[in-house]
Amino acid sequence: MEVRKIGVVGAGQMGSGIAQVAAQAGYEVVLVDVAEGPLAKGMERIRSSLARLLEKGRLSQEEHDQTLGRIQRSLLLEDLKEADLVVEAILEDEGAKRELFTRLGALTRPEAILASNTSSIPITALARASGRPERFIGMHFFNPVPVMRLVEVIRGQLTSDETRDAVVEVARRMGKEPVEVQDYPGFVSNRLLMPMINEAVQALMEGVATKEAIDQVMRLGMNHPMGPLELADFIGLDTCLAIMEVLHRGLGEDKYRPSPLLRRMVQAGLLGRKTGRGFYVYDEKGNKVG
Ligand SMILES: CC(=O)CC(=O)SCCNC(=O)CCNC(=O)[C@H](O)C(C)(C)COP(=O)(O)OP(=O)(O)OC[C@H]1O[C@@H](n2cnc3c(N)ncnc32)[C@H](O)[C@@H]1OP(=O)(O)O
Ligand SMILES: NC(=O)C1=CN([C@@H]2O[C@H](COP(=O)(O)OP(=O)(O)OC[C@H]3O[C@@H](n4cnc5c(N)ncnc54)[C@H](OP(=O)(O)O)[C@@H]3O)[C@@H](O)[C@H]2O)C=CC1
Repeated sequence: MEVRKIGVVGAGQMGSGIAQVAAQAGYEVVLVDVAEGPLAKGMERIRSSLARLLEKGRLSQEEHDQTLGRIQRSLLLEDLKEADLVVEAILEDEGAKRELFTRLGALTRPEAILASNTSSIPITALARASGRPERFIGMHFFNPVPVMRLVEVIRGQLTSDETRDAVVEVARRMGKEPVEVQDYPGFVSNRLLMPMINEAVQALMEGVATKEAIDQVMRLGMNHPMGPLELADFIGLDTCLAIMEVLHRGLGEDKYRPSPLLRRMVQAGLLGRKTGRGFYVYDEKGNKVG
C-alpha cells in the first residue's frame, strides 16, 4: 500500500517532531491535538526546528516553505478520514490511547494503517482496541525526532507483513533507520534506558551524589550526550514514571519499581523541561538556567 497522507495525533514534543519529519519527507500531514494551546506550541516547535535547519544550510528556503505548506493543523479527528497512516503521540496512558484508537478505528478508511509512538504500552492491546489488529503497529520515534535516527518498529501479535513493510518504507523515506523488536513491555529501548534513569533518581534520593555529579559521571565517564537526570527532564518525568509503571506491572519484578522520588516529583507537577522545572530549571525556550 502506498502512503501519501499521514495523520499525527498529539502535537507535543514527539507529535510535532513526527509531523515535521513526515512533511520534510514529502508526505501531506494533518497534525491534530485536543486544544489550540498545544497545537500552536507544536507548530512553533516545528517552525523553530526548520529555521535551525535553514540557517545551517541543511534545507533550502524552498524546501523550508514547502515543508511548512504540507502541514495542515486541526482540532478534529474527523480530518484524518483521508489519511493512509495515522501515528498517535498523545500522553503515555493506556486508557487514553485505547479510547483514541477505538475512535480512529471507526472513522479512518478501513485500509489505513494505525500506529502508536508509545514508549512502552503493549501494541497488541492497543491493536485490539482499534478493531484492525492486522493494520496496527508500533512506530517508536526518539527525541528530538528531527535528529535521532532510530525508529523502533514493534509488531503486535496480529500485525501483517504488509503493514510492517509499509511503515519500514515510511521510516526510511523519513531518513530513519527502522529496527524491528518484539512486543514486550518497554520494547528494547526503554527496557534498557529507563531502569538506568530510575536508578539515577534513586541514587540522588539516597544522597549518593548531587544531581550535577550523577550527570557528569555518565557524560564524562560513559560519553553519554546527556546525564540521566538531564535526560529524564528532557523526556518528561511523567513519561518516565508511566514507562517504569508499565515495566513494573508487565515484567513483575521489583527491580523495575519506580523510585519514590520520581513519583513525588510527578505528583508535584515538576515534569522537567516541558513545565520549566524538573531536576533542573529551564527558561521558556527550554534552556537550562539552574
Ligand atoms: C522515552 C522514549 O520512549 C524514547 C526516547 O526518545 S529516549 C531519549 C532519546 N534521546 C536522547 O537520548 C538524546 C540525548 N541527547 C542528545 O543526543 C543531544 O544532547 C541533543 C541531540 C539533544 C542535543 O545535542 P547538543 O550537541 O547538546 O546540542 P546542539 O548542538 O544544540 O544539537 C546537536 C545538533 O542537533 C541539532 N538539533 C538539536 N535539536 C534539534 C531540533 N529539535 N531540530 C533540528 N535540529 C536539532 C542541532 O542543530 C545540532 O546540529 P549540528 O550538529 O549540525 O550543529
Ligand atoms: N518524550 C519522549 O522523549 C518520548 C515520548 N514518547 C511517547 O510519545 C507520546 C507523547 O509524548 P510527548 O510528546 O513527550 O508528550 P507531550 O506531553 O509533550 O505531548 C502529548 C500531547 O498530546 C496531547 N493530547 C493528550 N491527550 C490527547 C488526546 N486524547 N487527543 C489528542 N491529543 C492529546 C497533549 O495535549 P495537552 O497538553 O492538552 O494534554 C499534548 O499536546 C507518549 O506516548 C510518550 O511515551 C516516545 C518517544 C520519546
